Amino acid sequence: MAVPTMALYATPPSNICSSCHINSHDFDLNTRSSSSSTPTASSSQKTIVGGLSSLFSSSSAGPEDMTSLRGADDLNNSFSYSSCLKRDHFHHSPVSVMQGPLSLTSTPSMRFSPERDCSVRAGNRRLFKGIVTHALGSCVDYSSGFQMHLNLSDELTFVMDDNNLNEPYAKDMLLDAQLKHHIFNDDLVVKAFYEAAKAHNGQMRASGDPYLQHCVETACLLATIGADAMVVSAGLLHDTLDDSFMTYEYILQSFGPGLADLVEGVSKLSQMSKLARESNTATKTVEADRMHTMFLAMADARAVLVKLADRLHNMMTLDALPLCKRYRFAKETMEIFAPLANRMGIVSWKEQLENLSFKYINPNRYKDLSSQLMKSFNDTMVTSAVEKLEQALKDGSISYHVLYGRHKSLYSIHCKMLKKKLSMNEIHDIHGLRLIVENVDDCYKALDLVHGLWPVVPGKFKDYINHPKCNGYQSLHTVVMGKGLVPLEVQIRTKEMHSQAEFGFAAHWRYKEGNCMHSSFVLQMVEWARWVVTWQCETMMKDQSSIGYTDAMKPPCKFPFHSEDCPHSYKPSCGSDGPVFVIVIENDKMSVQEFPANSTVKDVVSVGGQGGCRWAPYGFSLKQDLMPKVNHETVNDFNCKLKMGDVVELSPKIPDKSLTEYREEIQRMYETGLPLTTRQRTAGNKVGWRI
Ligand SMILES: Nc1nc2c(ncn2[C@@H]2O[C@H](COP(=O)(O)OP(=O)(O)OP(=O)(O)O)[C@@H](O)[C@H]2O)c(=O)[nH]1
Ligand SMILES: Nc1ncnc2c1ncn2[C@@H]1O[C@H](COP(=O)(O)OP(=O)(O)OP(=O)(O)O)[C@@H](O)[C@H]1O
Repeated sequence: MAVPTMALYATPPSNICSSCHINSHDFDLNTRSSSSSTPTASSSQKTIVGGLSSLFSSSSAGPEDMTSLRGADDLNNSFSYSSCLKRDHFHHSPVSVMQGPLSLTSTPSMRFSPERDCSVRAGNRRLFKGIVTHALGSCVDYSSGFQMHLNLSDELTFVMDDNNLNEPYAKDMLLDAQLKHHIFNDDLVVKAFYEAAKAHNGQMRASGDPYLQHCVETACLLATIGADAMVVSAGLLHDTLDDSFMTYEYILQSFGPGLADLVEGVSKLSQMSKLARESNTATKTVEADRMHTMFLAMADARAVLVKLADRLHNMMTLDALPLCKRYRFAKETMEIFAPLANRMGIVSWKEQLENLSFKYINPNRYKDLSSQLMKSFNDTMVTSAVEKLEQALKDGSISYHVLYGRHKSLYSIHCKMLKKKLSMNEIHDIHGLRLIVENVDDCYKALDLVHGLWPVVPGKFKDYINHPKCNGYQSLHTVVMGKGLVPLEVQIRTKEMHSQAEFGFAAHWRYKEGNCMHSSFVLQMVEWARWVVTWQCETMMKDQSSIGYTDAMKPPCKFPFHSEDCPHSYKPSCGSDGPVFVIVIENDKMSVQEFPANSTVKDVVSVGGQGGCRWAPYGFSLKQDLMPKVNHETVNDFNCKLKMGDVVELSPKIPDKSLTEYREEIQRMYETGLPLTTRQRTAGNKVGWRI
C-alpha cells in the first residue's frame, strides 16, 4: 500500500529566514525576520519523509530516525533495525524521522500504513533542526552535536559487564539503538540500559519478545523526538518499578533523584491509567477531560511524554493481546492518550495513536478507508506541488518562513467524513500545503501565485485574514487542482497568525476538540504543557540567532520549572487557586473528581450521599467507620489537604484486609495458581503487556 502520510518542506533561503517547524505540521518557531532577498532553496534540499513521527524529525535526527520503514506490525515481531545511514546521506537528506531520510529524487516507494505519520518535507538542516526534535527543551540532547557513530562498538563509553547480562540479545539491542540514536551512547543511558536489562532479565512480552525490547523501543521513540539522556533513560526504566524487583530507592541511589522521580512519575501515570481503564472511567467525556488535565497537572510533563511513548509502542504491538484487551486499550488510547498527545502539540504521535486505536475499535471501517485511501492518495503530487510553489516564490521574490505539505491522517479523514457527512472524494484537504510568510502583503502575493500555478476550485477560497473567525483564527485558505486533478488545500499565513493558530485562543487542539467548554484551569494546563514542549525546542537551538519569537510570545520560565509569578505555573501541592483533580475509588468504582483548591479528605468523604455524608445510607458514621486511604496510605487526619492526582480510596473499616484486597488476592491465586502476595515477578515469568 502507498503511504498517504507525509509532509513536504521547502527551505526558505538561509539569507532571508530560517524556520523551525515545531509541531509536526504546524509550528514555526525558528524564524528570523527577513529583509528582502530572493529565496535560494534548491530541489536538492528536499527530502520526503514518511513514517513515524516525521513531525519530530530533524536534521539532527539522522540516525535517530532509522527505525522507520518497519510497519507497526513489524515492531511487534522483530527487533532488528535497518542499517545505519552514512554520514553524507545524513547531510544531504536532513529530513527523516522514524523513516530514514529519503531523498526526493530517489524516493523508495512509500508504503501506505495508516498507522504511520503523514509527512513529507523538504528543507535544509537548519529547518529540521528546529522541528520538535528539540521539543523536550531542557531535556533535549544537544551536546552530542548529532554526530553519527559509524563504528559504535569502538565508541561505547560505558563498558557493559557482559557477565551480568544474562541475555545474549541485550548487547545487540544496545548496539542497534546506538546505531540509530546517538543518545544511546550517553553514559547515563547506557547505565540505564544495563539496569533495565538486569531488571527485566528473563521477562517476556505477550508477543514472546524479550521485555527489554519494549523498554528500548519506548526509549527510541523518545530519542526520535529529541529527548535528552534523562528522558531516554526514564524510557528505558519506565516499567522497572511496577514490573521488576527494582525499587525507587535503588534508582535513587544509582541515578539520583531526577531520574528516580521521573520513573516514579511514569509509574504513577501507569497506575492511574490502569485504574481508569478497569473502571471504564474514560468513557465519560467529563472524566476523560479531567484525566487529561490531571495527567498534565500532576506529573512532570516529561513523565507524560514517556508514558505517551510507552503507549505508542504498546499500541504498535497490540496484536499480541487477546481481542477483548485490544479493544479496551485502543479505547483508552483514543480517549486519553491521543488527546494528551494533541494537547501537548505532538501531532505525529497523536495521529499514530488515533490511527492505531481506530484500527482496533472499528476494524472494518479502518480496512475500508485504508483501501479507499490507497486509491486517492497521491504523494508525488504533494512533493511536486511544494517544489513548484517554492520555485514560484523564489521567482516572485516572496520571502517565506516555511512551506510544507501533509496528508491528512486516516482517522482525521474518517472523522471529517462523519462530521460533515461527506464521501472521501468530497474531502478537499486530504492533500494540503501550508505556507508561512513574513507579512500580510506577502500572504496575498503568495495567494495570487498559487492561483496562477493551479486551477482554482470555485467556492473554496476563504479569507480569514480580513474576516477572522470568532476565535481570532486568521489565514488564507484556498483549494486548487493539483497534478492529476487532485484537490490540494493551501493555507497561507504569517508566523504571528500561525502562533495564534497553535497556542492562542484559536489553537488547533481546541479547534479539533470542537465546542467543548474548558475551564480556564484546563486551558492553562494545556497551554503550559505546549509551551514547555515547544518553547524549549527553540531555546535549545544551537543557533540562537534564528529565534523568531518576540518577547511577548515567550513563556516566562524554563521547562520544567516555573517561577512563583509564572502565569503558566501550576504546582501540584501549593500555591494554585485552580481546582484539584483526584481519583476517588469507592465501592470498587473509580471516578476523577474535581475539588476546589485547599480541599481536604473530609471534603471527598462528604461529597454526595444523603445528608451530606456519602456513607450514611450504609450506616457508617464518618469518623468511626470509614478508613480513607490516600495514595494507599491510611489517613487518620481527615483535614489533610488534597493534592492533584491523589488517589483517595474510601472503604468501610473492616478488620484486617479490606474486601478489595481479599478479592484481588483470590483473583491472583486463580490466575497464577500461586499464592502470590507481592507484585514481584520471578525471572522467566511471562510478564505480558503492561499499560
Ligand atoms: N488552529 C486552527 N485551525 C483552523 C481553525 N479553523 C480552521 N482551521 C484550519 O483550516 C482548515 C479548514 O478550515 P475552513 O477553510 O474553514 O474549512 P471548513 O469550511 O471548516 O471545511 P473544509 O473546507 O471542508 O475543510 C482546517 O482543516 C484547519 O486546518 C481554527 O479555529 N484554529
Ligand atoms: N493545508 C495544510 N497544510 C499543512 N498542514 C495542515 C494543513 N491543514 C491542516 N494541517 C495540519 O495537519 C495536522 C492534522 O490536521 P487534520 O488534517 O487532522 O485536521 P485539519 O485539516 O486541521 O482540520 P479538519 O479535519 O477540521 O479539516 C494539524 O497539525 C494541522 O494544523
